[in-house]
Amino acid sequence: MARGRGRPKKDAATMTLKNFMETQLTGTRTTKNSGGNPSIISGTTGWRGSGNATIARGLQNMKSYPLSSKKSKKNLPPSPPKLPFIGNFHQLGLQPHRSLQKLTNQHGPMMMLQFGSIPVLIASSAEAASQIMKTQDMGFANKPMSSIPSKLFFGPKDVAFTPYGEYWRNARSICMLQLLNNKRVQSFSKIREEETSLLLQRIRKSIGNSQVVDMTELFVSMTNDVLCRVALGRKYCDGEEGKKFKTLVLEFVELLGVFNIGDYMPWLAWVNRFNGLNAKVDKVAAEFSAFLEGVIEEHRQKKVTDDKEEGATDFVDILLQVQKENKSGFKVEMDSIKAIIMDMFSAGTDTTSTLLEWTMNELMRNPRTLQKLRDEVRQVTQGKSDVTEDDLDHMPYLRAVIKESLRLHSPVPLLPREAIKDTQVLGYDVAAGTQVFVCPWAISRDPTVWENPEEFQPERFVDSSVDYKGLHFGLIPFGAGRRGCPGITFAKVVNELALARMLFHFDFSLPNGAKAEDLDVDEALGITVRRKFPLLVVATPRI
Ligand code: HEM
Repeated sequence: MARGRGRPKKDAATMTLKNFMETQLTGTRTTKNSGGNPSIISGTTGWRGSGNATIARGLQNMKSYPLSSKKSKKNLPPSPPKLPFIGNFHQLGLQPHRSLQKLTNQHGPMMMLQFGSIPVLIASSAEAASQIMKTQDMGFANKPMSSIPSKLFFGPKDVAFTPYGEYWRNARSICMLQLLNNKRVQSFSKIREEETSLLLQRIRKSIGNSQVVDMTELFVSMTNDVLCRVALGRKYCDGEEGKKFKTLVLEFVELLGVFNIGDYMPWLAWVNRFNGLNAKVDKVAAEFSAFLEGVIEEHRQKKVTDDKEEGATDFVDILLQVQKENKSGFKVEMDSIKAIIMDMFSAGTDTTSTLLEWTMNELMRNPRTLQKLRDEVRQVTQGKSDVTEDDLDHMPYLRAVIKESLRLHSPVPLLPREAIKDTQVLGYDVAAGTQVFVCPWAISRDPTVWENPEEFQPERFVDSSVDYKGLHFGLIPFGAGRRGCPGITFAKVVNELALARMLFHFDFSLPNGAKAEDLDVDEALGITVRRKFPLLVVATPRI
């Protein structure tokens, strides 16, 4: 897939200072190197960057990496120059996924950055991702501990943030086999139908009020309500209770997106005592915990009858049942139930609403795609009064549009991992304990993998077997391997149904006659990369 990027020459780490200076001053080896690290300089890989202008950077970097075999035989990935104490933090900016993509263009798909006192390996090619998440999946199944999630998830005792080990294996297995298996996801079809109907009603209501519909808000409400009903058994959206719950979820998700400086610069951890971050984390963790204890108690009180339909069972019911049966010998504590439920909210809501938001965004920017998709939806459902989940199987273009949206706007831009043992990736040495970020956002815009990567072209997926389930490493919006997303089936059907039903019932355009190219695409980063501003559209009912 990748055209010759990333393979260092074997002798790179042993290049002498003299070679290095000669190379830089005469440009005899290559004029396209980034000047970052000797291993780049020795390559003929065509990475972008200027020659002589980078001498200073190269010299600075030489302090970090051994140039002589006498010192070390380690073959480390290239690294951009760094500053004392903060390392490469200053290069991340407000949009780290974009900054890392730029750095990748200069230094190659495997880079070693320094975040404060922690070295972090950045992997931004399909080949590197495949090595980390497939060939060496087990060796990279760990995740680095971060202090905020640890507090919010009681240890952590969830699935997403928990380090690799026996506890994670047990919790993940409950998640896969009990909560998110195909049959269970199917059993929630009535909830999906009702909540997408409510989305349509809300669109109609907004039209009545002002003509302009805030799709961002409606997608967030819908995904929250679906997750509430599936996980907690009912919605928490009305009155005081609803307001309190909404604020709590918002604060919780916001905290998960906070970059905690203390994790990377321990000498600055004290700052969080004074800026109120520690206190806020404690408060939100305690409030969410109390809220969920109330929900669990409500479920315990509720009499569970034997003939209850499976469709009526929510995640709390299922987890209480697993706790009671204790079949696998894995003792499910109260904290585990709370943490796994919280995981479903943090992992399932923002990601799903973000995908819907970007898909709608791209449809508004690409009127011909919108028209083609609308035609498919209406053709497949010809003579019917609505779309059903069975109809979705006959909508290949809808699937292509969603894939393309996930390619261009991978909601989760960086996937953390930690090397469990000393190893090598693409020929570079990686020490045990090294933190790793695999970058699905950059990978799915890699021009060596994708033609016209910045353009929205769902046609590239028509008649193509490339999918997002973790087998094609050029497209990994749900991650891959042992730590890959267990909620793919759940997310797929909610997204497809919501979009198909919207296009069945409404025609969409931009407010005030705005042109497609006028639509802003600014991004904001939390736990997902979402639109910075709400997406406003005009909806016209079809009938
Ligand atoms: C469009 C929607 C979604 C996207 C784009 C998405 C994406 C992701 C990604 C990128 C990861 C990390 C994978 C890795 O590191 O390899 C992940 C993990 C996870 N996701 Fe999703 N997700 C979505 C929906 C959901 C839903 C609906 C649920 C559950 C209801 C869910 C539950 C989880 C869990 C529990 C994990 C942690 C897995 C582990 O660490 O073992 N996700 N998701």
